[in-house]
Amino acid sequence: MTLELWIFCGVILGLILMSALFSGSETALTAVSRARMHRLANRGDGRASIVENLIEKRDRLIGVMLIGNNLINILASSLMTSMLLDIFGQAGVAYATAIMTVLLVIFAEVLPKSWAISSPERNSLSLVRFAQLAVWIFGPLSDLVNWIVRNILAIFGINLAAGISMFSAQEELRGAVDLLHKEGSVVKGDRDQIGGLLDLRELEVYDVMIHRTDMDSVNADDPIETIITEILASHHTRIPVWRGTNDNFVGVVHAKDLVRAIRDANRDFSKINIMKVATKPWFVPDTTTLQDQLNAFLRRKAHIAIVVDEYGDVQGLITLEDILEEIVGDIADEHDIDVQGVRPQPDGSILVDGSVPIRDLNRALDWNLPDTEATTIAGFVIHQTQSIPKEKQAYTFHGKRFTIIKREKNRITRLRIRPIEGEDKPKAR
Ligand SMILES: Nc1ncnc2c1ncn2[C@@H]1O[C@H](COP(=O)(O)OP(=O)(O)OP(=O)(O)O)[C@@H](O)[C@H]1O
Ligand SMILES: [Mg+2]
Repeated sequence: MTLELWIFCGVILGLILMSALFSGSETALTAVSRARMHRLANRGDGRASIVENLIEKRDRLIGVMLIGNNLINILASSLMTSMLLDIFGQAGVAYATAIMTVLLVIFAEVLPKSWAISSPERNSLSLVRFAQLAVWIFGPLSDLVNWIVRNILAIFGINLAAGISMFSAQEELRGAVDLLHKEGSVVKGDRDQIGGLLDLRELEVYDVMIHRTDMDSVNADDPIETIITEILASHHTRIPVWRGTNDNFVGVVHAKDLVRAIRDANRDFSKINIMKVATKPWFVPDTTTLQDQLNAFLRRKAHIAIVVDEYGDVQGLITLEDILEEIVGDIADEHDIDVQGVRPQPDGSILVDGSVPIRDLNRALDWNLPDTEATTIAGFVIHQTQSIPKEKQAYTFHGKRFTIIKREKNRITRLRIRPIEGEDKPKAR
């Protein structure tokens, strides 16, 4: 063999090695766990933070790896072909194709990819400098390629922007939890709790608050005996106080503070000034996320807040327990009334009060009725039918048969829901 041939072979080997680096990086970086990289980066690992940056723009990264890989593979094959053409004449094309296919598949594809996937974390950390350099060189080209592809698809009416949008980390986590549940390593209760935790960022105070019409409150200007009787009659510990109009809240009375005041008053109730017993109300916007509201409760060491809309009008109240219930499910205490309103029947159907929140129903029965358009099950039926159905009317949607049992004026107060055979399998939340 001449020196020239040796050089050719050396270059081709070098190119195959480079191609292997591209394939390996692509696999390692697409398989790596974002969460783990994030944790490492937070602990100060510089390479992990580069990995995090790279996989943030996943489309670009994959484009770069494909371009690099193809460029090198084609270059190596062309070199091999030209070398074998010199030696064997026209037959060299066939030899080159056969040899390069075998070499590339084994050494530039399967081997590096299998190696990369064996430990994506460790391998992406060791390949990250290479990947970073590749992105630096081919990044703009990859953007151009993506742009061309998107426009060609657009001509055929296919819109990539919507479909290809990457899963957010949150959806990924939710998917993982559902998957583990399916595999049996996470029980339903745990899945609900993890799902509930994730929901805290998406749900707003308005979604779980107690509506103003269901609030127990007292009028500051009523005689103190009336106030005491009302507070005793309430199942709740903290009672908002209003003055003038019943949406003008001026305080919140804690039953225990009231007991103390009664003792101090020494039987002379007229000495009690309810406004002195009450604490200042805390108003929060109805659009606060549950996550933020939970943090605010903990920071303020508060248990109850009055919910107002953007105009400052009172919408309802929310307590710490309402948020915790999103995670752990119903919390009942001694004085809570059983507001279930969901009664499974022996025939498999379920009687439901119209006021039951869709979320509670979904949680209790592991259903998956959409809760974006309406809050209560009555609201859901009205939204679906675009009318206020009469008693005995029945509808089928979302795999369930809804029969109206009772309607009072314009409200559906009770309905029967029957899962339709074959469609009532619990769905992932
Ligand atoms: N004054 C009130 N009027 C109507 N609903 C209330 C009132 N106070 C609390 N709730 C609701 O009662 C449920 C239980 O909340 P929470 O446990 O915080 O109150 P509580 O049982 O009265 O107080 P605690 O458990 O501290 O004695 C929650 O859904 C909450 O929104
Ligand atoms: Mg309670």
